[in-house]
Amino acid sequence: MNTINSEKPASSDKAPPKMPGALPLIGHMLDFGKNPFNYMMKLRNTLGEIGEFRMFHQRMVLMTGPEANEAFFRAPDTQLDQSQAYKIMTPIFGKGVVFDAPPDKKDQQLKMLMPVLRDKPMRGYAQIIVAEVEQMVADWGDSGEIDLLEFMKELTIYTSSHCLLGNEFRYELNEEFAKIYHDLEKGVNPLAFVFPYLPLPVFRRRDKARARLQEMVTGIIAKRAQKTEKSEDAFQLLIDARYDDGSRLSPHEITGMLIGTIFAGHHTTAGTAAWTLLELARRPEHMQAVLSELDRLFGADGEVTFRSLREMPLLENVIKEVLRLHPPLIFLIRKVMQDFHFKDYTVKAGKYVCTSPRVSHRIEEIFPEPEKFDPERYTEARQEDAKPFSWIAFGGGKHKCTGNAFAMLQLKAIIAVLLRRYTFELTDAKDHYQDDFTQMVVQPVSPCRVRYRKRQTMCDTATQASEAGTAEKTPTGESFRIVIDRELCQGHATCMSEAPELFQVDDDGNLTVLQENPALDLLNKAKQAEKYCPTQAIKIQLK
Ligand code: HEM
Repeated sequence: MNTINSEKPASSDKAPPKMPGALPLIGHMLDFGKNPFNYMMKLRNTLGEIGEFRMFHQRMVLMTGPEANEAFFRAPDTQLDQSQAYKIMTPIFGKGVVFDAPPDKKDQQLKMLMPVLRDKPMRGYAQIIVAEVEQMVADWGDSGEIDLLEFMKELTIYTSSHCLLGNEFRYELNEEFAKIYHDLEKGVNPLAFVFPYLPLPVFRRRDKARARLQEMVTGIIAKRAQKTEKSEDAFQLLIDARYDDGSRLSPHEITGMLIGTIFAGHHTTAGTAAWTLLELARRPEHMQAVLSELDRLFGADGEVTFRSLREMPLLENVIKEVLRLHPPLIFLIRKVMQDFHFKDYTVKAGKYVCTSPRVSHRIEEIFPEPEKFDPERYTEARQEDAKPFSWIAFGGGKHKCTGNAFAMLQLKAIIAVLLRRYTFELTDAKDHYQDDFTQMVVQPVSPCRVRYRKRQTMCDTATQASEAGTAEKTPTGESFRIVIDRELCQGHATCMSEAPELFQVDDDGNLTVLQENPALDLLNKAKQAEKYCPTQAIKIQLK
């Protein structure tokens, strides 16, 4: 018998086991509210893969582990309804848009987002993201301190608004959009579950912002209709999209789908990007491995391109491991519309079921030593995530994150551009950097400060070497010197290297060799730099 077929009546009709310790009226609210992750972990350790708890009068059933996750994600919408969990977003996304639309319309709208967040447009997005990161760090100088989370939040709103909303919003309407977005974000308030349109200033500002955004979207649709040249952003793809009956999306729907997509991807991506740098900064050996991968790739190509972003297995595994340990969505909820069966248990209609990526990612039998940061888990040899529905940071089944490829592209581009230019160190003790479970989207606790320092370029290294006046020997015994034409050199990143690891020049100009075969490495790096230097500022002189 298939024990995880949610539609098949189970052999027994047992209710899921209940968590002890419910208080009158509020149930387990206090424990859960204190730290939802700890509470869910406790539930799994006490009751196993399925167990019930209570939030006020509402009965919730937590399901964790691959089999329970599979039953959760594979259940049809008519049985486990996702929309109820997102009701709080209706005033922002709009009535009749995505989670507020009838099931068939919702499916069609979500389907329209697929080509927007995958396939062809990704090449263009890669260029935009790289340019946005470069612009953000353009005035960073040689070293400094930043709040990493704040930086990532600002950066990812630029990248996603640029890729999804397009040039008009990014360049002409940027300031107004920032204000609108701020008012919409403030409108995401738990009160909206119960009284979404209460006449509170925060809800009034939210509704005004939504109306103004739709006005702007309508204006741009009209302007674009006059142009012969077509834009290539998500906005345009939605303008051109059609329902099955051939009708178009209305400006109200386009506005809701665009802002919904930006909301879905903003804090999730910003938090993950911040955690990726924090985890690497905590672990020099992993940082070094990622830097080597980046240097190997960009030594051959120079630019962070769509193609090079697809060739980063190590960085990709690091990000997967970050998402295993710090999934920004720690629980996903559905309302039970028809009785739902899992193994011997039946969850009655009217209850809620939820699953937890964060708890599921810490199951010892699937991910040995679950608290250990170990990107090797995902290599060919180990494939610890191979069991379906074991690694679920992006959800699973029909409602799996539509933006996962876009998110990965964005994360890799951000980390690659930053690490090619800068190294990062934590300013506080390692255990200061924790997850903040008070937020709906879990991110590192604020403030989240790091110190950055510019990485030396080949040009810097070579300048030091030539200033030190020291000639090195090639493997065949000739002396060589690297010469930089300072007028030509513009400090491009194409010749980036971890040169300080190779040799150091002290205050008196003495060169100390730090590696076993330094001349060969230096010569190879210098040759690369000579080849790829866009202004031909680097020359190797053989003597
Ligand atoms: C690290 C970044 C991200 C994570 C961890 C993440 C995670 C998730 C998860 C767990 C779900 C499933 C929710 C559920 O089952 O109730 C989801 C859905 C979704 N995500 Fe993401 N997401 C990320 C980034 C993005 C981005 C960048 C976008 C778009 C630009 C996006 C768009 C969506 C959409 C449209 C859905 C709804 C899919 C559906 O219901 O059919 N996400 N995401």
